[in-house]
Amino acid sequence: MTSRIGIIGVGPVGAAAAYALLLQHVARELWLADIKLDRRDGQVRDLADVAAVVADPKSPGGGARATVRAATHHEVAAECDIIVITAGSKYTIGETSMQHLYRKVSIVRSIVAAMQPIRRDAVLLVVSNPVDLLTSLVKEMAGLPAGQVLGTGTELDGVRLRALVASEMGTPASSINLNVVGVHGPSQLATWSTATVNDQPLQQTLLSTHHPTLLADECKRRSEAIVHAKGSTEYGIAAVIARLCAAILDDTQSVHAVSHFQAEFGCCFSLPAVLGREGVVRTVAVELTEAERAEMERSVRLLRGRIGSVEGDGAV
Ligand SMILES: NC(=O)c1ccc[n+]([C@@H]2O[C@H](COP(=O)([O-])OP(=O)(O)OC[C@H]3O[C@@H](n4cnc5c(N)ncnc54)[C@H](O)[C@@H]3O)[C@@H](O)[C@H]2O)c1
Repeated sequence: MTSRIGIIGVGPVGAAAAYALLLQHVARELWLADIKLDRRDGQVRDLADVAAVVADPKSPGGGARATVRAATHHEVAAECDIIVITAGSKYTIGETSMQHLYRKVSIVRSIVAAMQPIRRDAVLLVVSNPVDLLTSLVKEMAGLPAGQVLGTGTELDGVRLRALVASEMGTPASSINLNVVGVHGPSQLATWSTATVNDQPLQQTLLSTHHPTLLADECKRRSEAIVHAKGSTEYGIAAVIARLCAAILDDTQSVHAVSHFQAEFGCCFSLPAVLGREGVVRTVAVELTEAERAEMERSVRLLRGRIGSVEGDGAV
């Protein structure tokens, strides 16, 4: 089986994703691209050492072989099974949030343009933020079937929230059925109304003793707190990238909360989806109360408005 993963943008997130993919033996080949060629080549050399250690028979896993090489955007697009987009830019002094958004949009648009033509069966995984807006734009530009373009969305938020609830309740996270859906960020929605622990409604247990809003807020604020403390947040999202890539390459048909195209809304946001070799196989219906649905739809309308404004302003 081929397993060639390309990563476009090897800053902290792209490099940590490569590291996780190597340690978990997800890909046999990693192709790295970045607009900064020195950084790309430095990351290739550093990660080639990781591949060498992993390939050593004394390492856990018994010496799985993988290679790491530098590539152009075009080579990644033409040859890789999965293309992970982690390119981004930090705020510069004096830049408004709108200017910064336009810069991020321009970066992603230039990447998709530089990649053409993209291998017809490639799956594109967008990580760069704002992930739903950028996944929507990539989906429009890539010229691939909608299911082959997805974003990391709220997968990490769901894992994080289940871990927080599990720790409050002193129960394993695996016993908790609770999703985070919608637009990744401040308006993402935790599906409290249908959440269960050990198949019992969570409402009757956790909710009587702990306020769910506090846990959901803690979940939303966690990334900001990590960035505040150390400047970037790469390990959690890297672990998520590795598991989504494994689900796709191994055709696991497992369910993940990824950002993907919703025809009814004309954009991408997170709902649970079955993942397989062709990307998103299908969306899994999620039960929401009327109030939850209204809240999610409100944030999706805002997302649509933002997509319309970056398209309309010629910023991209
Ligand atoms: N979705 C999530 O949950 C999540 C979590 C963490 C980070 N992120 C996002 O991941 C992205 C990357 O984070 P980071 O900390 O590594 O960012 P960073 O800005 O430190 O690094 C980005 C890298 O992209 C490269 N780049 C810029 N323009 C490029 C282009 N046109 N082609 C190729 N490479 C290009 C830069 O040279 C740099 O190496 C950000 O958008 C961040 O917000 C998302």
